[in-house]
Amino acid sequence: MRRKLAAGNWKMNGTPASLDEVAALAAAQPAPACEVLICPPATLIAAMARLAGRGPVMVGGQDCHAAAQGAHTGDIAATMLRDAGASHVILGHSERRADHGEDDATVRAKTRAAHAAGLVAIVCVGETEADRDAGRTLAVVGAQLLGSLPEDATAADTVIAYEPVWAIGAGRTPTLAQIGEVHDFLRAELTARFADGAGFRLLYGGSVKPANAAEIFAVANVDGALVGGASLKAQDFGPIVAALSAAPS
Ligand SMILES: O=C[C@H](O)COP(=O)(O)O
Repeated sequence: MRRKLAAGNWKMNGTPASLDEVAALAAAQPAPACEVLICPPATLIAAMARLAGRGPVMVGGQDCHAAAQGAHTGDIAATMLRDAGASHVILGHSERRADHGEDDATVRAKTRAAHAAGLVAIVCVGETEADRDAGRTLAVVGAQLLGSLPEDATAADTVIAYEPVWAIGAGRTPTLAQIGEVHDFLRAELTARFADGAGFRLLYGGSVKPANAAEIFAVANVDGALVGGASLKAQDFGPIVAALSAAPS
């Protein structure tokens, strides 16, 4: 039985006033039947973790360095995220891969660091539109999965997010059949490689909104979502959490 996860990625958005959205979300969804996570900018993690307290909302980071400490100006260590109150960290998001040149080996090293710090790593994979048009989707996400996960990853410390790059912030999503095809493929790859591969949570990400959440969550092997824009406001993220709570298990 995989526990469903609604994860919000605020990306480079949010001010201290945005913490009101976490309070509003917790008030609207005080006892969701799924895990709820928000990954704000690093500047807000500690305050959000204090605010979230023992409520239903967990807090995560959006990236960490592969090293435990040292001369890495502007970076943040996994242990620093944990010390600030984070329980999870997003790694290998396509915006990190594109903006910062992160490759699979880098993501794998960061995933190891996250695990060493006791964080759950949410490892992102996803094809570009050119990949999909060329029929390379499964080859691309399969290679990313293989290269980004350490051999000792487990279902307890690692979550996979499938995010087609062309659907992120675009207002368009793959068809349900396309989502299902990739998630089934990822499940098969995980099951072939890891003893507990059937237990890894698989999130879909890319233009998840209140209007399309329920139909996406009904797709087999979709165990939740990694939500960008629609996670910023409780009035949008709340209904997504509710849809996931009500989704078939
Ligand atoms: O990490 C989240 C994804 O990039 C999805 O973003 P989006 O929901 O704004 O399309």
